[in-house]
Amino acid sequence: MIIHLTQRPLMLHLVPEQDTTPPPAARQRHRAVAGGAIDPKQLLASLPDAVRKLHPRVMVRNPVMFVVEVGSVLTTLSAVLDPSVFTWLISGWLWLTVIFANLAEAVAEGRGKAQAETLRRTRSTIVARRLQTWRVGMDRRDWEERQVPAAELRPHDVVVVEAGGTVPGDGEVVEGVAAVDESAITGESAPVIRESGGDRSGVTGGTKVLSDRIVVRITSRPGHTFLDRMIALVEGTSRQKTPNELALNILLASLTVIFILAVVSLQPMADWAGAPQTITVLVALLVTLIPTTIGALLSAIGIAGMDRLVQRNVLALSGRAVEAAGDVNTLLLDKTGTITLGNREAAAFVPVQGVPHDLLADAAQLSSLADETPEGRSVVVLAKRYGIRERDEGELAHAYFVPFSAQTRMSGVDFAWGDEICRIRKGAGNAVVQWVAARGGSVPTDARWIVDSIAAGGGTPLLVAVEDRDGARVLGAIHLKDIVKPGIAERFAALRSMGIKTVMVTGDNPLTAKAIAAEAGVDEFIAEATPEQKLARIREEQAGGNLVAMTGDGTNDAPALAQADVGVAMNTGTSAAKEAGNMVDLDSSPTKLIDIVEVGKQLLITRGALTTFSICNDVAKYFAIVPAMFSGVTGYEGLEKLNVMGLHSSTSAIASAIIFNALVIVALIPLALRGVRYVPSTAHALLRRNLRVYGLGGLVAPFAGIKAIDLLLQLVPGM
Ligand SMILES: Nc1ncnc2c1ncn2[C@@H]1O[C@H](COP(=O)(O)OP(=O)(O)OP(=O)(O)O)[C@@H](O)[C@H]1O
Ligand SMILES: [K+]
Ligand SMILES: [Mg+2]
Repeated sequence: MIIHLTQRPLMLHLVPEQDTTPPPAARQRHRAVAGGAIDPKQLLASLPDAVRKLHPRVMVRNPVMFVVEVGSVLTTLSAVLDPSVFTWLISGWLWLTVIFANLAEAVAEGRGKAQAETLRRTRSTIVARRLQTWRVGMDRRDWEERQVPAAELRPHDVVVVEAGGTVPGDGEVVEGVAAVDESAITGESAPVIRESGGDRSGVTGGTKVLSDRIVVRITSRPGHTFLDRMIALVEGTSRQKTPNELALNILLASLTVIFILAVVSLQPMADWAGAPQTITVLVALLVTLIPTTIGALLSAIGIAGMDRLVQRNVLALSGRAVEAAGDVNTLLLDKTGTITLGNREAAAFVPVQGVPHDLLADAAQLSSLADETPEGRSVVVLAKRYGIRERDEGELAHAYFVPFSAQTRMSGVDFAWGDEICRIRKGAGNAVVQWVAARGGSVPTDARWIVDSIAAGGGTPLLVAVEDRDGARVLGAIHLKDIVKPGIAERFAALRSMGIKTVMVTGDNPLTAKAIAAEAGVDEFIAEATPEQKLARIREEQAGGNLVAMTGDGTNDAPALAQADVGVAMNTGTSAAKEAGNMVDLDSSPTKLIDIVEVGKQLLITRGALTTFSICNDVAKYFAIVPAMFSGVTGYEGLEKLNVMGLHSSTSAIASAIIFNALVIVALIPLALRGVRYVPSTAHALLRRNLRVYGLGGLVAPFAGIKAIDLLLQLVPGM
């Protein structure tokens, strides 16, 4: 057992902690990329990618646009065999239709590329100082240091990082405490504290250590670091279709098949009527009928949704979670580190009657010597102020340390001298009371009063007890202080107005929980919750038909984060929490769910609105193409009535419909990327509004658009 009494340097306490509002630097970054408008340069830059995506292997993933591509090939062939202005015009615009669809996706992906490039540069330059061998001397243990490229680090490797150095990989701080600049990852310029033990032990590769020295045990495999995942995410390479997206794709593919059958069976009819149609016209008819608008924009909408989350400093590792976020109705949060700053420190020793201060301080310190949690270290620091001296290793040779666990809620030490044994424990009030009672000891009446008064003020009381030849007894309490993150109550109120219930689940005692719950303004709280109970509460909510989000930072939150529909891990948290959740909030803001829900809703609404628009605007094109196909055919004069737009000629009518069909995709790229604005309202009102705007708009727009294009095409000779 190494006893390493790291004293927290005082300057660290002056470093500002994360606030719930993003700092100016991060906000600026958001603004820089968040603007919905795309500039033409972006379109141009994405053009090569759009052309590359024409490869059938890529296209086949999008059935609707794949059909258009096959149509483009067919019409090009017939244009070669039977050249005319009309056939070349149609085949040219069909290719453009496919390219525009690819362009939408390429532009959506391109937005993350620059960010990915910066992240790559960070990653490639890191050299790790790996601790290789563990030489065990007489009474000394030592590591040998070797420099290796960060990309070679494996899980369980141990590295050292000193002030000025870059953390070479994701891992846990196993020794020391440091101020870390995480701006490369979070865009946040204020440094944060990373320390061994508690819930702030996780460090991320690519961040910079500003002060002191930490020893880090690597937890990520090469190529699977947080930075790697972030790069894949902003580039969209790891993106998988969500269940909703798949369902919509199947619907679009089915519609496409139906229209292919309809168009194919049209030919014998037309033959019989004495008006056989060319391949070019049949393909043109098919392309206008199938839902090309949504087929072209669907993937871009999904990528843009993930991108909007990145802009709000949330890394969503699953698109399904983003969609689920749109419908969340319960949010569970843990207390320490999520609702509070998580900087729980010993503020005072409060002995029971008859016990001197320094006896309590000494016992508290002894029980904390090997307690690597921030709470434990802060007890050691406080004890020094009571004049308690440090123990050296020789004095502690017979000590057996009992580490803290969320199950026992206690930590401590056992000493043995010959046949005499002395045990010291500190921990949650009822855990220690039970421990004393089990040893036949008594709990003085003022112990309960001390514990309750600390808790009622929102502090966390830890009782300290000993067992020696005089029996087991409580000595007093340690007052741990933590602070509720600023501005949190208003944001919980905002969640309430969105119809989301907030529940705080904490391992802390009911009185402390009640005080913090009242201050933070959560709707409900559960105290003395074990990891299993956190998990059970989520299952219960889910069984009741609720979609549950969980926000947490600790290893004890990991099971709950994994079970929740939306599991948001704080970036300040442990790597276990970050692995378990499906989103990581780089700002570590407990109310980030507000943004996540907005983005989720916006994603669903945008997809719905553009699907409506797509299907409605195909109907109108029908009025342009069908009369054109049968114009001048005896027996079908009635169809001429459908030519309500009074289009110039049948060729120009068909070409206008195809050109309009292609242009509508380009016109809607900005909307697909920006997303339809989300105004909080009922699902019913939203649906009505969307049908009005996008349904009616979809019906009317083609009439005006096709007519305008037709007027221009009249001027082209040969049309
Ligand atoms: N180092 C420690 N030694 C002894 N007891 C501790 C120590 N740290 C915490 N405790 C006690 O154990 C209880 C449970 O701690 P745990 O970390 O499981 O939950 P928590 O962090 O308080 O709550 P949350 O789940 O909201 O983060 C604490 O409320 C405290 O009373
Ligand atoms: K179409
Ligand atoms: Mg916790």
